[in-house]
Amino acid sequence: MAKPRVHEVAKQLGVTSKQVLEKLKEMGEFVKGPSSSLEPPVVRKLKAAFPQSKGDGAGSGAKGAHGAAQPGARGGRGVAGRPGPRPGQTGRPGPRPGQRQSTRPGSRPGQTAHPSDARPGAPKPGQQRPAASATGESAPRPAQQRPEGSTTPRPVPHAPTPNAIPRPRGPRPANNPFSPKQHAGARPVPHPRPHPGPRPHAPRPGSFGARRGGFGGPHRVGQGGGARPRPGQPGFGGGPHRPGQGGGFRGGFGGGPHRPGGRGRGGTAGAFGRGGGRNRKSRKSKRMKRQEFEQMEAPTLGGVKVPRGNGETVVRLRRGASLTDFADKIGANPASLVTVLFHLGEMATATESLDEDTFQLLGAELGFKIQIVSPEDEDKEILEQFDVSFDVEDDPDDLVARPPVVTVMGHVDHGKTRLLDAIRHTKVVAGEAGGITQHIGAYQVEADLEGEKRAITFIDTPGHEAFTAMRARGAQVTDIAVLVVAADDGVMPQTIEALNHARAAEVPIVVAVNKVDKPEANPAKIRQQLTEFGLVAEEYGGDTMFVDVSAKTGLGIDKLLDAILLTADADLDLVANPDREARGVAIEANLDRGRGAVATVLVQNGTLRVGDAIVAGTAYGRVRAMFDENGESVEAAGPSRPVQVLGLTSVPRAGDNILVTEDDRTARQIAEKREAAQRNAMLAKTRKRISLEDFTKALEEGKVETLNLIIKGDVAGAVEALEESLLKIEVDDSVQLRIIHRGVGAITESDVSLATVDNAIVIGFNVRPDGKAREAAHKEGVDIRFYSVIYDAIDDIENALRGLLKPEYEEVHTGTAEVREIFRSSKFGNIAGAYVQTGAVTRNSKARVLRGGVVHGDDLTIESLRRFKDDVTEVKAGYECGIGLGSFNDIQVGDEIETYEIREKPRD
Ligand SMILES: Nc1nc2c(ncn2[C@@H]2O[C@H](COP(=O)(O)OP(=O)(O)OP(=O)(O)O)[C@@H](O)[C@H]2O)c(=O)[nH]1
Repeated sequence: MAKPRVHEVAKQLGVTSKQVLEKLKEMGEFVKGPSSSLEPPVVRKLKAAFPQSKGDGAGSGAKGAHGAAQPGARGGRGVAGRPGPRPGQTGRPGPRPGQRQSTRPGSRPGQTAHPSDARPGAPKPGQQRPAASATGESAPRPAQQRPEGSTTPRPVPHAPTPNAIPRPRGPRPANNPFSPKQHAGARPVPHPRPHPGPRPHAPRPGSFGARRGGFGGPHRVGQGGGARPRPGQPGFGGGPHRPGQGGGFRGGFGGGPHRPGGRGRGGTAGAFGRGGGRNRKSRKSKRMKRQEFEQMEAPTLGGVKVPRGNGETVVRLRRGASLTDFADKIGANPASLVTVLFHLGEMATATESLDEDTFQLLGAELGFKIQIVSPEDEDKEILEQFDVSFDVEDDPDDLVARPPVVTVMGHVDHGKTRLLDAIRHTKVVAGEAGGITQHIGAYQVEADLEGEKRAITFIDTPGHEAFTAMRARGAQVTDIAVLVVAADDGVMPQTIEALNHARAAEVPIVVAVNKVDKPEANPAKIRQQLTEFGLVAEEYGGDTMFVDVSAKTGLGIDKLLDAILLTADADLDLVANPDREARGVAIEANLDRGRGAVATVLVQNGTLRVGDAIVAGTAYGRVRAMFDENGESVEAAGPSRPVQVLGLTSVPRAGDNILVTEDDRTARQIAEKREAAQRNAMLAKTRKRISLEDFTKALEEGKVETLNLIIKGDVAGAVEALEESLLKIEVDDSVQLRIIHRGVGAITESDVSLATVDNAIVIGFNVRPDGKAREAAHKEGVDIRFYSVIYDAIDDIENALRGLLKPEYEEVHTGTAEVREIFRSSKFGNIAGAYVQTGAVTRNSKARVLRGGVVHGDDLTIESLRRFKDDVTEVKAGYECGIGLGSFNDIQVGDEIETYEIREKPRD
């Protein structure tokens, strides 16, 4: 349904657009003009703000439904044992608690005994809201008066019912306690009941009693209803508060008690940068009332009222969103969300970027399903705003074949670079014209296949790391992977790693058996070795093409190019439409002193032309000039063609997508929006990828179908055994287990990067991540599991697949120390003279000894810890110490002692 415009709503309400605009301004909603469209929550607020209007009918009640909590569900927590609403009671299907209808002046007289009253903070039927507005500022707040005839029992007495206190001109309870503009003394905290003494006020910024345990503390919303702060205590929803600990608050009461007749000037004004100013008192006051009234719709949570979802209501938020963004989406007051979140044990300001977990926590409490928009979707949404899309549907008639794009991968020193050079020098297009070949990140060669000249594009950055790094940015550039294996060396760990990375990307592989010129070369052995990894040569009945080459002599290069083309023809349908505006990817980019930002772009579809307005990630500009790999100027570049592009205002990142836009302005605006999105994402805390615990949930929600695993172990036998056993786990057909990579040795950054791209979980069997990998895993939120018993790993995976995994404890890494000397003592055994590198080493903490990234001794305890001659309890990073591991004496210089703690894992 289209969003209504201001003038339409005005018409509905029987008022003028100008009046609506003014009202909107009062409400702090900034709307341009009569033809601006309005979000549903705003319309709802408006309708409430014009109660006499004709549009204010049953519809508004229906719209209020989003704020209606499930009767009996949530309310049960605050009001134990109270019945839910009984619709029959009023002789008509009464609106559910939280619906505005029931609170309309005299609108539903029969509802005075509506059970919604049983809910703390639920709107009280028959409440004289208009009296509040009629009597102006000195009127009690809307929820404060109970009708004489009300037979409904009051809500549970100690439920926080901030609205129930007759507080003339009292500011709202939900004011932002963090607002710097707030007058410390002007804003009372929601307080359950009147009390004789000065009213506690919201703390000033920085006077957060919470740190001393006096500010609610982590407890669940709804339960707050039961804990009532006593008079004089800082209120705020009534978390556990110990007397004497509220000092933080008291310091904040400087403004003194709430002055009778005072206007609560801090009010909502300025709390979130909206409104404010003395001369707007009366308007503001109305607005406050309006907001209070709005909030009455919803059940109270920790002393404030916020709209509720029904558990299925989806709220989409961008990465790095703040509570204000969330509040906008659900039509709540950001300050209320601050409070609610606080009661969930998390502190955040209204404008601070929050991570997904925090939103999930808040969403779960309020009945909203939070969807954090993925970076890809976010980008799509940005592009949609400009009517641009990266993936365009082409008419099949416009499609023509395009050259394959190839990445060369393989083990160190197996000849990747030399092979790329050999191919370039023998075959580079037009290179023979005497042009000096340049490294621009990619090049194109021409091959002769069955008399037909065909081009192949090679990415000039060899290695699977670069390949996966590009994929991590969402760029899938490679069509075919050439796996280089030196015939004199054989299959090595990185050969397998490269193979797995290519497979994870579902890219076909051609094997180049290199260095066949060497006398010790044994190409047959390579074929046989790779058979074990599922790459069976065609001559052995498989479907992988193996070509013997020598990068040194140039032998077999032609055949390799043929094999690439044949594989492309057999496995892929490489087509593109050259007659459209270009789409591509930045392969490489740098800042050149003379030429400014220089980016090598691989055109994927369409044709890029000099003069085109482009946006590349967060860079934009106009193509000033283009050059090919021979340094020659190019006017146009078609699909699969790499070109160096000049004219961007800044340097894009490798993997950034490139789009041609209608004009410079669009390009600039897209770039700016992306930059803002990136900034927000950076502000958000660690992104959480899939973990073994939430796998089942993700499965149920249809987010995943496969559990991807990466297995790293100390010995090949263990890795194989683990893999075999895991693959034997029988689960129903709806779930699949896929081992996308396995290998021997420490968990590397490259493993983490693969896990990041393919949403995999890393299993470390007697191995640990190296420093960089640990950091990357933390940053990317990759779940790494460590095991030393195969059955434990199998159990965990099996349970995850069956949805039974209930971990309660987790290992928390606390410090690492490098062994630099060994002191032998007959009394204490071997003492490690160690240097603490990270964290801190603590006496009695758990420890393990790593040798070359492999677990050498586990389940140990730091039994003695000394600095010089003194026994100490802790030694921090940057200091040396003596560590005794009890009876474990098998330590060597160079070993790493890792300490950890087993902590209870908070369940999501
Ligand atoms: N005899 C012979 N030597 C080769 C051949 N290909 C590469 N080499 C040599 O092998 C060594 C490693 O080659 P590179 O091309 O640097 O290997 P790489 O795989 O790119 O190595 P990294 O960049 O370290 O990953 C160099 O000394 C090359 O000269 C070949 O076909 N025959």
